[in-house]
Formats: sequence, structure tokens, C-alpha cells
Amino acid sequence: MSTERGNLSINSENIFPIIKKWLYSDHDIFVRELISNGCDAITKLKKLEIMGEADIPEDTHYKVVVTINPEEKTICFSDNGVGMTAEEVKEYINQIAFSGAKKFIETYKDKASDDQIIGHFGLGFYSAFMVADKVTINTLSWQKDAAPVYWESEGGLEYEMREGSRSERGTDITLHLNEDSYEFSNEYRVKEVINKYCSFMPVEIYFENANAPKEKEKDKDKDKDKKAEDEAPKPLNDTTPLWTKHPNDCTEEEYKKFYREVFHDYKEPLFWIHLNMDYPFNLKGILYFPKINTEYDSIEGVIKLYSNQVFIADNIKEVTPEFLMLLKGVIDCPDLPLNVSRSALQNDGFVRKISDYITKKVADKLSGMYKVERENYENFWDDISPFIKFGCLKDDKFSDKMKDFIIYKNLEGKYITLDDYIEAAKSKSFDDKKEEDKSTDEGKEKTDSSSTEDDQELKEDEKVTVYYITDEKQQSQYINMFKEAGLDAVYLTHNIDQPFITHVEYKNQKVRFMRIDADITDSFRDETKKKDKKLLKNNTEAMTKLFRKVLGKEKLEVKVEKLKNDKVSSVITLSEESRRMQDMMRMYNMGAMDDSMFAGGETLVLNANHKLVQYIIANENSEHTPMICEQLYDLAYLSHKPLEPEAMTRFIQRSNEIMLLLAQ
Ligand SMILES: Nc1ncnc2c1ncn2[C@@H]1O[C@H](COP(=O)(O)OP(=O)(O)OP(=O)(O)O)[C@@H](O)[C@H]1O
Repeated sequence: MSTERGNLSINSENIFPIIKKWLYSDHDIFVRELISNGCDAITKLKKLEIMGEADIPEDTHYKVVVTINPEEKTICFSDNGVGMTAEEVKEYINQIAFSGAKKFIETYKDKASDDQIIGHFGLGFYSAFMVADKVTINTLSWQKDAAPVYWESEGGLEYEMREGSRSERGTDITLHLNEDSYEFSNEYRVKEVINKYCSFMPVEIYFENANAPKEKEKDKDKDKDKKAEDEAPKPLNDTTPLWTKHPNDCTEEEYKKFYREVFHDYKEPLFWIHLNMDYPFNLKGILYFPKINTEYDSIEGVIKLYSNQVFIADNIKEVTPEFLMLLKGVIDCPDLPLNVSRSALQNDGFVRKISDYITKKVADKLSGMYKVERENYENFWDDISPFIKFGCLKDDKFSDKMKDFIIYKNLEGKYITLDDYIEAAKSKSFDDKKEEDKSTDEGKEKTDSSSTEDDQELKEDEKVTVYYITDEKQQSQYINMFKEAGLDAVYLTHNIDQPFITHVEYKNQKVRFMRIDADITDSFRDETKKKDKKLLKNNTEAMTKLFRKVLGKEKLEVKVEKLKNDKVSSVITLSEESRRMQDMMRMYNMGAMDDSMFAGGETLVLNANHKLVQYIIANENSEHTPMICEQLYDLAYLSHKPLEPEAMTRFIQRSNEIMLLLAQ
């Protein structure tokens, strides 16, 4: 073969800035590209052999070898795959690879962001020029009587090819690194990059350092066989990662080991989902639900995306449903169109389907667990519920699939569904109704002026109220009242629960959620007769005036009610709407952080069945009444949260004064 020269017909002024900018942050990607080309060459040869076209010796050990030479500043990628004939070098390297480079540059020269090119595929062989001034190829094709070919290019603009000297089938690609890229002749750096991109490639990858001292002469007298075993080099990668196996062939220990090794998380995962499908598209993977140690731990997952066991990137949100990025896992999808921009990927119907499929599989697994392993599901619930709730908020389809499998821990510590709660609440209110119906006449005495309000109330009344606890300690007084009244409530203590209940209310118009301290429910009230109602109304007016004056709180709402529990003198309730509003403001750091909790919407409920309340109603102008009012308010406040320092000082002083009065 005579020497042949050619050039890449592209203006050299635009090419280098673009190549340098291209993947500025991860130009180590050339390692992945050249190793995966070697793997492809081997896979092709294996196929030819299976088809009976190529005749390969049986003891052939297929492998890709990466050899660095720190002295000469080179890195070489060798494979014993198909190799290339001169014609193929012309076609694949001179034409396809170079024209691929040209097309790539034309497409991306105006795109400022590296982020545009997902997975950074498409430049393959040409990526060598990001780190090398000179690249050479030494190749010999598998085909009978093929002649070896030598090819070289300085700078990636011109090439030269002639007959080569390679005597064994396969290809060597040698990069003479440029000054900025000497790091790629360093053993640790190269191993690190191989580890990042090639850990699970389907062909064994070996590493060699051409400058490392040869140790053959050492330990001469060691038992020969043992020595061979000890020193047999080990591949850097695992060619059959767990996700490529059938779920039935994987053991629990293997799943855990894989999790530890890939995610470096030594806490055991709670459980995992093995995705495995061939139709209508190829997709395999394993998703792990990690254990969250404390509620303060931030949840940070990572989903590694692979294409045919070649690592693409972490957390590609176009492919992985956002909420699943809280999990840890791997997804391998060979059919992904990875050489396109992210925005194109976002609008790709196929990619959407993949994402939907993953969502569906996760929902299936969870609902299956709910049905078949309810106990396990309950054990995991506290850990997995943040993922599930976040998923419901983020993904409507997931929410619809999961809606019957969301469980709530109730006052008894049992896990119940929303339907269970509703059923129980309905049958309870049915029992209560029966009691009430004994005195039906009273219900009819409604005045015209309040009828519109009542209509609205009626609509709200059709909803079932789900009471919830956000803080067991803080709300303990209310919890006790609930227990005494035989009412139930559920624990919703995670940050995600506030947005989640809003979501459930939106999806399920029949329920509304109320924090346990939001209202005095009918179950706490004594039966009230017609004339009682009038009296309570009058008392309420009088007490509102009195408390507002004594406490200097112009907007304080006061209500006098007959509560069943006559040991409770006063309670503060905080309307659900204003509390949610305040929570939201606090979350977004908006609005006044002043007297935080009681910035409006709170009602002081005085129990007309309590002697102290009866006393102040009867003795509005008595000398001690203001003191009792203040004390009642503080006591109610205290069961919500600690008093402010000044109020606390006054409370202590006042308590002492009261004791002094007792002593006198
Ligand atoms: N080590 C090799 N052995 C045999 N053929 C090779 C080798 N490296 C590259 N080739 C040939 O050169 C072609 C171009 O390689 P290049 O890496 O640029 O693109 P590609 O591998 O086809 O696609 P990709 O963009 O996904 O990398 C390959 O398709 C292959 O035919």
C-alpha cells in the first residue's frame, strides 16, 4: 500500500476552540469513547464467530488493554477485536469519524452550554484530539489475508496512512498527550476515569504501566502455579453487572453488595426494585430505597444512567422521573437516543415512555408489597413515605396508582388507609347522630340571617375531617382530649406532609385535613339545649370584650363552649387555613416573623363547665378577674408552645401572687 494523505476539510480556526470548549469539565470522556470502541470491535467479532463467518481460536481471551507510558506521555488502547482493513480505515476513520466531527462542530459551534449535549456521544474516536496532539492507529483486520494498516494524524486536521507492522488481529490506538493533558499518563488518574465510565463494560479491561519495573525475576522459588494465580492480572471492570442478570438469579446478598460497591453506602438499603424488560424497549436496572438515618438527613439519591453498560451520566432528569432521583440506582437503556441535545430529549416521546415505565414499575412494586407483604410495608413506611409522597406531588400518574396504598399511623399506632379513617369517622358520627336525633327540634331553630352561612357549613360538613398531629409533644393536651372522646387522628410529622395533605384534599374532595388543635369538634361539646345556646352566645360576647380589654389584644377571638371534659378550663385553637398560610409564609421566609404562631386565626375557647370560667362570667368586675383572665390565656397558650420570655416572667409572678392569695 502506498502512503495516502488527506485532510479534514474544515476551517482550523473554528475547530480547536470548539473542541477545547466541548466538555471542558469532563474531557476525560475520550477514555470511555476509545474503550467502548474496543469493546464494540470485540462484540462484532464475537457475532461474526457465532454466525460462522470468522474462525477464532478457542482459547482467545478477549480484552481491552489500556497502557500508559508516563515517560513518553502516551496512553494506548488495544483490543483484539475485528480490526480494520485499509478500506475500513478510510471509510470509518477518514470519512465517518472525521465527517462526524465536522457535523458535530457545525451543530454545536453556536451552543454555549456544555449541558446541551447529553452523554456527549457522537464524536467517538475523534474525542482523542481533545487531549492529544498526535494520534496513531495500528490495526490488523480479522479478514483473511488482510494487510496491517498504520494511520496517524497530528492535530486532527490532516492524516496519513500506510502499510503497518501489526501482526496480531486487533487495533492499537495511541495518543501522544498534549501538554495540558499529561494527567492521562498517570496511573491513578487513568484508573479513576476507567472506574467512572467503564466499571460495567461488557469486555474485560486491563491496565498496564509501560514504565513499571518488571518483577518477573523476583520470587523465583515460589511455587509456580500459586505464583501464576497470585499475579494473574485482574480486569478493572465487572463485565456482567447485577442488573444484566435475571432477578431470579440474584441473591439478596448480591443486591446488597452491589449497592455497597456502587454507592459506597454502608447502610443497608431497605429494599430494591429490579427492572428487567425487553419489550417494547430494552431497559434494565435496579432501584434501591435507601435507609434514611434521621429525619434531619437530607435525602440525596443518585441514579446512574448506562447505555449498553457504558456509563452516560448521573441523574439525567429527562429519563429518570424526578422523584426517583431521591433513590439510588442504575438504569441501563441501550435504545436511548443519546447523541441529541437535552431539550430534544425532553420532547422525545420515547424518552417519556421510559420515564413513565419506570414510574409504573415502582408503583407496581410498592402496591404489590402493600398487598402481599403488608407487615414489611408498614415497617418500611416511615422511611419510604417521604419518597412516595414526593412522588405523588411530582407525578400525577404515580399519585393515581399509589392513592390506595398510602397509609397513616393513627393514635393507636396502627397503620390505616384514608378509607379506613373515613369509614371509622362515618360510623362514629352515625352513632353520635343517633344520640342527637333524640332532640331534633332544636336543629330547626335557625334564623334567616344566618342561613347562607349555614348552607356553606353544610357543604363543608359533607366532608370528612381527618385530624392530624404534627408534633406529639406540643399537641399532647389535644391528643389526650381526642383519646378521651374516642376520636382518632393520624401522625403527619414530616416536612413533606403539609404539601402532601393539600394534594390529597385536591385529589379527594370528600376529605379535609385539620390539625388536632384546629377546632373544637362536636365530640368535645356537651349537648346544648336551645336556651343554653342563647346563653353561651351572650357569654361569648361578654367574654370577648373582657379578654380583649384585659390582654390588650384587639383581635382576639373568644368563644364560650360547654366542653365535656370539665377539667379543661381554656384551650387555644388555631384555624387550619391561617396556620397553613403562616407555615407557608415561614417556609418561603416571607412576612412577619413576629409573635409567629399567634399572628391571627387563633381562638381562645373557654369551657363554661369549668368553675373558674363560671366565676369570671358571674364576676366580670371582681378585683381578681383580670388576673384570672390572664392566667387562663397563658395556660392555654402554654399547651401550644412555650411562652415568650416576657410573658413567662409575668406568668411566674402572677402564679406566685395567686398562691399568696391562697395563703392569706
Ligand atoms: N478499536 C476499533 N476497532 C475497530 N474499528 C474501530 C475501532 N475504533 C473505531 N472503529 C471504527 O471507526 C468507526 C468510527 O468510530 P467512532 O468512535 O468515531 O464512532 P462510533 O463508535 O461509530 O460511534 P460513537 O459516536 O457512538 O462512538 C466505528 O464505527 C468503527 O467502525
